[in-house]
Formats: sequence, C-alpha cells, structure tokens
Amino acid sequence: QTDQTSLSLSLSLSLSLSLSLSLSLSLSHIMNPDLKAERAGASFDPKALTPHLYGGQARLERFNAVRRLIEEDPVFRVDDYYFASREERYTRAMEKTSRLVQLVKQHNLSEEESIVMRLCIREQLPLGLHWVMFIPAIKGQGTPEQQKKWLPLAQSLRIVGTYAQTEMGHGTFLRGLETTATYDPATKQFVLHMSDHGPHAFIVQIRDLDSHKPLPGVSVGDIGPKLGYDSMDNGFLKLDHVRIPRDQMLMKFAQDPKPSPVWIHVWSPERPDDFAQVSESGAYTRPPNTKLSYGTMIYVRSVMISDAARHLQAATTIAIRYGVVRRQSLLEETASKETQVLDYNSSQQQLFPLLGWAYACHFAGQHLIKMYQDLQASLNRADLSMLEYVHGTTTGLKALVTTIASEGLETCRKACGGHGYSRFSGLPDFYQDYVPACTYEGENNVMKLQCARYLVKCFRQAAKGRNLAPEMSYIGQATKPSHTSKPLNLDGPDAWLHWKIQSRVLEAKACLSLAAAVRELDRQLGSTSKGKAWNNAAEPLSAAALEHSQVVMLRLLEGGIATPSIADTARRALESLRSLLALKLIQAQAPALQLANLLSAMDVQHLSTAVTKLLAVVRRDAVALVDAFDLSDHFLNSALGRYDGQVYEALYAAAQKSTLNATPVTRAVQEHLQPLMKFSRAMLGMPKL
Ligand SMILES: CCCCCCCCCCCCCCCCCC(=O)SCCNC(=O)CCNC(=O)[C@H](O)C(C)(C)COP(=O)(O)OP(=O)(O)OC[C@H]1O[C@@H](n2cnc3c(N)ncnc32)[C@H](O)[C@@H]1OP(=O)(O)O
Ligand SMILES: Cc1cc2nc3c(=O)[nH]c(=O)nc-3n(C[C@H](O)[C@H](O)[C@H](O)COP(=O)(O)OP(=O)(O)OC[C@H]3O[C@@H](n4cnc5c(N)ncnc54)[C@H](O)[C@@H]3O)c2cc1C
Repeated sequence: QTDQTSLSLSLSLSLSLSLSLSLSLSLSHIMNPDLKAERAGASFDPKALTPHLYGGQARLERFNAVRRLIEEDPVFRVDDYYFASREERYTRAMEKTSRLVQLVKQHNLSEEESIVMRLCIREQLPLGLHWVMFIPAIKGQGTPEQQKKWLPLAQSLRIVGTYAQTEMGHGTFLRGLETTATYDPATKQFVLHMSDHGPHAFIVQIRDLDSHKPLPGVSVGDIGPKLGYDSMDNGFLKLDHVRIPRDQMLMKFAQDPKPSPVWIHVWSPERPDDFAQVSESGAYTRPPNTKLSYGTMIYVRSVMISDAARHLQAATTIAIRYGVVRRQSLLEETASKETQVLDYNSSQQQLFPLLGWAYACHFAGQHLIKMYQDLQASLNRADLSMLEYVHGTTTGLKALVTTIASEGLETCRKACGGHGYSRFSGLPDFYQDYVPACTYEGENNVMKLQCARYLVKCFRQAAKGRNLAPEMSYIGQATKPSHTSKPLNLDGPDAWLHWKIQSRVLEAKACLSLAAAVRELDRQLGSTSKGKAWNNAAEPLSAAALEHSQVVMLRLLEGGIATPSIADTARRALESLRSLLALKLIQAQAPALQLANLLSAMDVQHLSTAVTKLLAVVRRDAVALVDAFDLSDHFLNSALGRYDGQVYEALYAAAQKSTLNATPVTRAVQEHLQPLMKFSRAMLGMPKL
C-alpha cells in the first residue's frame, strides 16, 4: 500500500498515457530529450547499418512488411502478456500460432518469410519445436522416400510433430536411453518399448488425427509449471509396446556394402548402391558414423547462436535506452542535472561488452547457419569430413553464447535498478524464457567438454606435425614450448586497437589454456583411467573450450564488420565495439598473460588506458548501435526500452492494469487484513492519527 501511494505521488501523469493499453504504444512525437540528444550526437546513422544486419535493403523491406502483418493484427497484441495465467498464455500462444499459419497462407509467404514472422512474435510458440526440430529431423535424417511422404504432411500441418528424445532418467547420456525399438520381422513393424544399437530416430504417431486423443499404448501430457516457458506445453510421453511400420525409422545415413533385394534403399548420388540399416528380415547395419543420428541437435545448436543474438539485442536495447533516460545521483556536486546512469563507468563496463557480444552473435549466427548447410551438402555426398569440426565448433559456441546471453540478460536487468525487476521492463520474461537454453540441446558443461575433446584431438595431431583445418591451425602454437615467448612491448595504448594484436593475444591465451589442459589431462592419464582422467581435468578442459570459442566468435565478429557493404562511419563504431570486447577479454586474462611472459607490465597499463578510451568512444554511439538492431516496441514489450524513452509514463500506465488495482481495496485486504485490524482496534482502541 505504501509503495503504491509513493509511486502515484512521484509521477507527473500525462492523461493520454494513462489511457494507454500497451507498452508498445507509439509516442515518437514526444521523444525523451535525453534520447533525442543521444541520437543527434551519434557518429553514424543507424539507418545505414540496419539493412546490412538484415541482409540488404530489399530483405529489410520484406522483413518490415512481414513484421507489420504481425504488429497490426489484434491477435498478436501484447497488452495481456504480463497479466495472463499460464493456461491463458498457452491458449493465446496457440491462437497466435494458428493466426500465423493463416497469414502465411493468405499472403502466400515464403518459408523464409514465415520464419521472419515467427521471429517477430514476442512469445514462445507451442509449435516451435515442430518447425525447429521435427521438420529438420525429417529433412536431415529421412531418406528421399521418407521425406516425400512426411514433409508435405508436416509442412502443411496435416500432422504436427515434436522431438521426444530426453527421458526422465537420461538427457545428456544418449547411449543410456532406455526406450527401445524391437523389430518384429513377422509383422515388419518396430515395437517401441527395447535395441542395443544406440540412438535412432523414429516417427511415431501418438495422437488420433481427428480427435487428437492419445492412441492406445500412449500416455502423454504436460509436465507442469516451469521457471518460464509458460506458453509451452513441454510434455511427458510413455510408450507401451506401441507398434509402427518399419519404414518409420529414419534411415538416410544407413549403408550396407552387400546389398540384397530386401534392404530399404538409401539415396546418395555418388553412391547409389548404399543400403539401409534394418532389413525386412531384421538384420541391422550400422551407419558410417553412429553420430549421424545426432544431426538435428547440431542444426538446433547452430540456430541457437542467432537466438542468443536476438535476446542480447533485446536486452541491451532496453538497458542502454533506459540508461540514458534514467538520471540518478550527482557525479559532481556542482552539476546542474543528475547523472545519466549510462555515464557511470560500472554501467559501461557491464553493458558495452554485452553489446559487443550481441553483434558477435549476430554475425556468428549467420555463419553457423551457412556452416550447417555446407555440412548437410557434404553429408549428402557421403562425405563425413566436416562432421567432427562442425560438432566441435557448435558445441563450444552453444555453451559460450548461451551462458553469455543468459547471464547478460540478468546483468541488463540489474543495470536497470529497481524498475528492471518489474516485468514491464521486459527483462525478467526474456530471462526466464531464455535461460533453459543453457540446459536444452546439450547441457553447457557437457557441451564444453565435447568441444574440448575435439581441441585435444587437434592438439595431438598438431603435435605430430599434421595439418589442421585452417580455422584450427592456430592451435599449432599450443604445442610449442612457452618459455621462449617474449612480451608484446607495445609502444602505447593505441597499439591495442589493432585487430591483429587483439587476435594474436586471444589466440595465444587460448593456446596457453589448451596446453595447460592437455598437460593436466596427460598427468591424470598417467595414473588413472581415461574416463577418470577426463573427469579430473574437466576444469582446465572447459576453460580451453571457452577460450577457443571466444577466439572463434571474435573472428566472426571481425569478419562481419569487415564486409565492404557497411558504411565507413558505422564500421568505425563497430570496430571500437569489437576492440572493447576483445580488450575486456584480454584484461580478464592479464595476470595469466603476464605470468606467461606474453604481456609486460607496461602492456597491461596501456591496455587499461585503451579500455577507458574505448568506453568513451562506444558511449557516444551506444544508442545508435542498439537502434540499428531495429527491434520494435511491440517485440520488446518493455516500458524501459521504448524507442521514445517515455519510460515512467509507460510504467505507470501498465501498473494500472494490475488486477490488484481493479478495486480501490483488494479482496485480500477486505477478507483478511481488515478483520484483523478491526480486531486489534477493538482490543486496543482506535488510534488517533
Ligand atoms: C534458420 C531458422 C531460424 C529459426 C529461429 C528460431 C530460433 C530458434 C531457437 C532455438 C529454440 C530451440 C528449442 C529447443 C528445445 C530443446 C530441445 C532439446 O533439448 S532436444 C534434446 C537435446 N539433447 C541433447 O542435446 C543431448 C546432449 N547429449 C549429447 O549430445 C550426447 O549424448 C553427447 C555428445 C554428450 C555424448 O554422446 P555419446 O553418444 O555418449 O558419445 P560419446 O561421448 O561416446 O562420444 C563419441 C564420439 O562421438 C562424438 N560426437 C558426439 N556427438 C556428436 C555429433 N553430434 N556429431 C559428431 N560427433 C559427435 C564425440 O565428440 C566423440 O568423439 P571422439 O572424441 O570419440 O572422437
Ligand atoms: C525448456 C526445456 C525444453 C526441452 N525440450 C526438449 C525437447 O523438446 N526434447 C527433448 O528430447 N528434450 C528436451 N529437453 C531436455 C534437455 O535436452 C535436457 O534437459 C538436456 O539435454 C540435459 O539433460 P538432463 O536433463 O538429463 O541433465 P543431466 O545430464 O542429468 O545433467 C545434470 C548435471 O549433470 C552434469 N552432467 C551430466 N553428464 C555429464 C558428463 N558426461 N560430464 C559432466 N557433467 C555431466 C550436467 O552438467 C548437469 O550439471 C528440454 C529441456 C528444457 C529445460
């Protein structure tokens, strides 16, 4: 009660705003003066950078057209978002999904445009997994015959699918899965209930096509409330001797050197005589690599880098815009105005590297989607040579960026002070819906160790003098003795601004970590089993994986910035951001780098000066750099991150919609507090106020 009173007293309320129904109401005609000044003072025009981020002007215009379809349609309104119960959120999300599909058909949108549409909706859609995993699994794992049968059904939503791999007892350890598929040659069916040939993918019908009721032998339902993901009905599934036809085992990658007429044919243009895994008589043949059935997970890990970008872009947009609108305390007692919170060094140290990561994830996300497409193309040629590299890279990047993004969302929330804790800031919801990304699609500790396995292999190959993939060749340094290294001895802070210096030091540090991890692993291997040695060396191995992944991400950021189509002014702003991110990473490792004689004390001093200078440079363009993401108020659904900066009015207007404000005295007070107070007064007398 007290808090509500003080809130209403401290606000100067504009009447038009108090009628607002949505946090995304456009009020650009009354732009906050601080935000206006920031935009006027930037060194580049964000409108010149935005098309580059969206793949060119034409694609940006298509994106905007598709976005308008969503934002102008009442089904996608967001005014009820923060007040809905879980069931309402789920129901609304299903309504949005259905409308989305109608709009795609009505406007004859391409697959790319329908993905764009999904990205514009501020909600996790219950059919998300159908598009992100079920359809990609059929494409990636199904034979041409299977694709021909299932893809049209799935793409037209005559069937909807999920990806039910994790069990109650096993998520990480796929070889430990207990669900089994036993082939019955008499009926030519699999009985899903037992096989010891490792994980394989099957299409299993679980509900009746008309009634949507579970089929016999199937128990299925919602797992109940979670930390977030309220709009999703993540489910449990139990299969009791469920029978499916033999050709519902996805068999694209299966081969048999000795074909026989009863084997299911597997297509491959170069190797047309390759044949599949389970014959009609029940004989089993291994695929050329047992991990090929994990391909859908590689795909999702790749698109998750773009998803991290989207979340970091949203969070930094909110925190940076709010950081210039919010004024708090006096930096100097004589100042005429309170300080913008973004001028505090501690705010900049936290937020600007995250802005750098938002751009890094953006460029890396584009690269990884292309990398996955290249992998698919090579697998279709029966060429497995890319598999190990892509698995090693995606596992490391998945672990690194989902950690940065989820911790970053929380950092942005804290950077917004008390109002950041309000759900109207948008940040708590972005956080709770994003944070499971650290767990799903491979728990991050496990993913770091998978990446480390690949790095150790690369290290051992380099030590034997073998050539590595060009992207990995820098690891050769790790095998050289470190006592010969000399410090950089840079001649001033500005020398730190060169990408070549930054990448050299980041790579050197990653090599130091990898060499240390291999030393520890080898020491352990000398006295214990392989499994225990890897377990005991987990910490240095994980550190090596993260530092390698940082190198990869920074390279991809640099590659994205170096594209000729970016205007010079914007490129310079992005280069400063990249330098700041790289130097902050190096600064965090400075003691180890000095110890290894890679940096002198003077290098470290210059580094600190360079960081301070860069904070000021990035500060000038911070708003322009987030404006360039061009995230709409509708998508952000944030009182603090609005384009017009009218944050207090939006917060107040949103608070009015709280159901606790529907009556001047709440039901809880009437039913419980008032009788209690009445009783106290009856016992002790009416207070004199
Ligand atoms: C463009 C579109 C844009 C759309 C945008 C929309 C935005 C999208 C946002 C994304 C939302 C996504 C929602 C997803 C929801 C969650 C879904 C799930 O969690 S689903 C559930 C997800 N569940 C998980 O992710 C489970 C995680 N667990 C696993 O992946 C595995 O069990 C394991 C990897 C940990 C071990 O596996 P195990 O069988 O025990 O293997 P061993 O240890 O014995 O290693 C043997 C060797 O194999 C190697 N190798 C391994 N994998 C691969 C691979 N893929 N390949 C190649 N190699 C691989 C390994 O390195 C080793 O090599 P070596 O050293 O011997 O040479
Ligand atoms: C929101 C959400 C949605 C999901 N959606 C799906 C879905 O659609 N389909 C699906 O199949 N699954 C789904 N999952 C499940 C998800 O993929 C698993 O939770 C994930 O793979 C982790 O497995 P686990 O839960 O068994 O964790 P565990 O493996 O039990 O992990 C517990 C702890 O043990 C550690 N650990 C385990 N193994 C190792 C190891 N080898 N080395 C070191 N540490 C280890 C982990 O680091 C972790 O700290 C979803 C999960 C969430 C949270």
